[in-house]
Amino acid sequence: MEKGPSFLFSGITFNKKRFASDFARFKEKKESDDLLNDTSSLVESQNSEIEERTVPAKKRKRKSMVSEPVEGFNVFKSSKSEDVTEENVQTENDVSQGKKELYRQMERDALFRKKHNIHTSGSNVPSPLQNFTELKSRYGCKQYLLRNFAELGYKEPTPIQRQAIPVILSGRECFACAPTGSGKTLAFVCPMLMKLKHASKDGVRAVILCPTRELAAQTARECKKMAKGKKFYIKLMTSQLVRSADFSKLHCDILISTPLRLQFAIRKRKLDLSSVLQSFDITSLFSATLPDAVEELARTIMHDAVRVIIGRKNSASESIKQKLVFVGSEEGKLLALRQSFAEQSLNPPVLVFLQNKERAKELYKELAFDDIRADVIHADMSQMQRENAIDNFRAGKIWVLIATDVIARGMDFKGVNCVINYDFPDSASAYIHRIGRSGRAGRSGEAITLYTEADVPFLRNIANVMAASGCEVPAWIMSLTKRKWKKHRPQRDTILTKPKDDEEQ
Ligand SMILES: Nc1ncnc2c1ncn2[C@@H]1O[C@H](COP(=O)(O)OP(=O)(O)OP(=O)(O)O)[C@@H](O)[C@H]1O
Repeated sequence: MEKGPSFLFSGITFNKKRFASDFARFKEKKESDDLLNDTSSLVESQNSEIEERTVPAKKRKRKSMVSEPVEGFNVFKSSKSEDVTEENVQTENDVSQGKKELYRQMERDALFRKKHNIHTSGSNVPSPLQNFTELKSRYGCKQYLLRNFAELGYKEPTPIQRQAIPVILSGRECFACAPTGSGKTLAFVCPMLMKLKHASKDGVRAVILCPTRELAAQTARECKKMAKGKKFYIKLMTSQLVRSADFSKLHCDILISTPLRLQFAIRKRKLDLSSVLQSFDITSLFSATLPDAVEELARTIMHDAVRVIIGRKNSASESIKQKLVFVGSEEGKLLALRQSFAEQSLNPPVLVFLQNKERAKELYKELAFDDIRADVIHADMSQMQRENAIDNFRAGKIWVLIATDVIARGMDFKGVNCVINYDFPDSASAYIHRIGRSGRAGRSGEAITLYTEADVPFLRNIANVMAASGCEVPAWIMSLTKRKWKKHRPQRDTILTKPKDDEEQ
């Protein structure tokens, strides 16, 4: 669908305070239309927009010519009294009928959005989806896609899918923030597949950028599952592809990459993305966190975007039970962890996050001889080793996966029962992404954050996230002052149970 003319109106609001007297005069001249009055708060700022959507341009022009004079002034000088013909009356009736129906639809949409905690901003936002079948009735979605959703067990769209899919399908840029594990991948892959329609050999047609290689690989897999039955060329930008592909001959409907690999391919291997703009001229941005700086940056490239926020912006998933545990010192962390495993109070699969790869290796070394099926994943491992660790964790062969932030974003491990922040996260966003590896797709989960004296100055920032998602936080933590948070990665003692002297002997 083409972009509507709505961008002309975006950002325009009527300053009621400044023009109070004019506004009052309009108020006095109350319209008789009851429906309009009932929904005034909802529609006040959208009158011109509604008219655009309901009234054809020609009729709109004619209607303006017969508009009522305002307080003795005739707004259109040329609009002398027009003949009231039968055709005009009929047009008026059609218009007001169309307008009423649109008001009703907008009311229904507003109630539906409220029910699903969907918040939107931007002009002319399309109605959210009631169900997946509406993809067919409203947008002509092909049966294969609906069949694949059913096979994957997706019965109802999630809130982000309900709103973001119609936004992208109506040709609008989408700027979306929805909790971890709430189905954002489908929300951008589904409209992409629908817009591409079928496979083509016209170069690269659509690009998905993911922050890590693991997430790119996962997204490619999800795309293929959704596209099953259609021969789309879906390609993951692997190191091998970057090195060896002849990009001038690359057939690729959807290319999935990390930003660095894509940049390398464009600069050094002459990958040409001009065909993306021809076939898929829509930019979307999806994340569980949207820091203000990112939003500002996005505004420089997105000009008529619809902003879709599910729940509260930058908040953790409400299905995760979050706890803060004071462990005194670094040594206390290891003791607390071992004790929890011994008491079986931790229910695998468990993900344990540390602040860097050195510490991840240290913890793995410590736990390797305990009777816990543990493995580690960090950036020093080969791609193959990293993939094996993830596959083994997914398959249940590994119960405890020790990790750095390399897998904190977007990775979808089904059924992770608990996330342990062994090292305090270095930002509120990192916290939200890390703990979001559990409590996904409606399941419940648990997150335990260990902290020492060194972390206390940043406790309040995490506590705010916890409180916002309905978790209990001790009053003394809430009374701490909130710190401006630069990356918090303090120098920590080595992870070691044996006294240092023993090691040196
Ligand atoms: N409509 C649906 N019904 C049921 N499950 C769904 C639906 N859509 C997606 N899922 C499942 O929900 C899980 C989470 O989806 P996804 O990984 O897209 O979440 P996300 O919002 O991108 O999370 P993150 O912010 O962590 O990246 C996946 O296992 C996916 O299969």
